[in-house]
Parts: sequence; structure tokens; C-alpha cells
Amino acid sequence: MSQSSLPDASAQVAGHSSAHPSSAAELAGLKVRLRAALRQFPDFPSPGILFEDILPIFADPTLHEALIRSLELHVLASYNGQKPDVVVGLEARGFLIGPSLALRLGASFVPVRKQGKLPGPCETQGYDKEYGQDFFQMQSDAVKSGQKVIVVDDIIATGGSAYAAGELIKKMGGDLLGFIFILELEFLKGREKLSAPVYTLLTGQA
Ligand SMILES: O=P(O)(O)OC[C@H]1O[C@H](OP(=O)(O)OP(=O)(O)O)[C@H](O)[C@@H]1O
Ligand SMILES: Nc1ncnc2[nH]cnc12
Repeated sequence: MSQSSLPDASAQVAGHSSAHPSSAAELAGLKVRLRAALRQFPDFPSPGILFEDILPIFADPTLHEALIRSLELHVLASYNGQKPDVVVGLEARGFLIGPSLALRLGASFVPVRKQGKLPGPCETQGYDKEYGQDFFQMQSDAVKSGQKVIVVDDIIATGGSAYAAGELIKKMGGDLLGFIFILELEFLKGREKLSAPVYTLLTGQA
């Protein structure tokens, strides 16, 4: 399932500052600014990987604010009007996006962490990613059966991380509304692994 077109959420932002992407033109401008902020580092963290560094986005408060606002608008305009109860962010860079988006949506924030970092009973799921293998965990009571959930992260590459997060949410009975990323490395076809709508602001070819 995929959802690559961008919503025109202008109807929902009456009264908001024009600093936010409330129209297709503003969203296009935001994308240009986001892309310009990205930096590429060859052979990191291992030879042959072109690492896309999203951290400069968060070093610029205006860009950071516009990013989170645009994601909020996306959620409000999507999922047939269903609002998420829970925003799940993936360690570590999903933690840069998830809590502020959750606050704006009036939703809970829940982390997915690498194995061994969370206390108490946990659900565990192994996965492959662009540069290795890992295990993700969520606390077993973090999502209640029937809660509506969105997953956020900075980048989708092979989709292994996001797939594992989706499996954990499903194990707990969560209703997965969709996945949200800043950047999609399209050539790795990660979205094909995912069974809920995928929204990305930028596509790249690291
Ligand atoms: O689609 P995939 O192939 O799974 O790759 C994407 C994942 O890889 C990166 O995280 P990483 O595992 O490097 O962890 P970090 O954020 O803790 O550095 C990125 O932030 C995504 O979570
Ligand atoms: N090329 C890449 N750059 C940054 N983060 C990534 N996660 C997986 N692949 C990545």
C-alpha cells in the first residue's frame, strides 16, 4: 500500500501563520529547504553506504518547526479522519520527530528501542536494515488493543526497521494507520515491506 501524494491541507490551517506549509506552494518550498539541509557522508557507517544526515534540519529552529507542522497537517488530512492515539518513534532519530508530533496531535508518544534498553516485559522483533541486523523492542503494555498508531522515523531505506516496528504494534493489537518519514531511499524499495500507507516528504538515492 502506498500514499505518495501530498495532501493540500490548506482548509485546516485557517488562522495559522504563513510560516507553516498551509498550501501546496508552501509545502514545495519546505521540501526544497529540507533537501538543502541534508548532508551526505560517503562510507559511513560502513564502506559503500552513502549516509544521509538529517541533523541539520533540527539545528535550524524555523525549519524544525515547519517540518513538524507539515507532518501534523499530513496526519490531520489523512487516514479518513481517524486521529492517532499513539505516535511510535524508532530509536534513535525517530525520537527527534515523534514527541513533538505527538504533542501537537494530542497523542501518546511511545518509543521503539534497540534490544536491552527498555525495562520490564517487552515484545521483541528481529530485522535486517541497510547496514546490518538488529532487534527492536517495545514495552508490552505500550500500545493497548485497538489503539490507532502511526510510526515515525527520519529515513526509510530497506524498510526493515519500520517493518519490525509494525510487527511489534500488531503483536500488541494496535491498529496501524500509517508510516511517516522525512526521506525515502526509493531504490531500496522499503515501502514494499510495509502493510500500511507510507508518507515521505523527500525521496533520495543514497
Ligand atoms: O529502512 P532501514 O534499512 O531499516 O533503515 C532505516 C533505519 O536506519 C537508521 O537507523 P539506525 O538503525 O542507523 O539507528 P540510529 O537511528 O540509532 O542511528 C534510520 O534512522 C532508520 O531507523
Ligand atoms: N543511507 C542511510 N543514511 C542514513 N540513515 C540510514 N539508515 C539506513 N540507511 C541510511
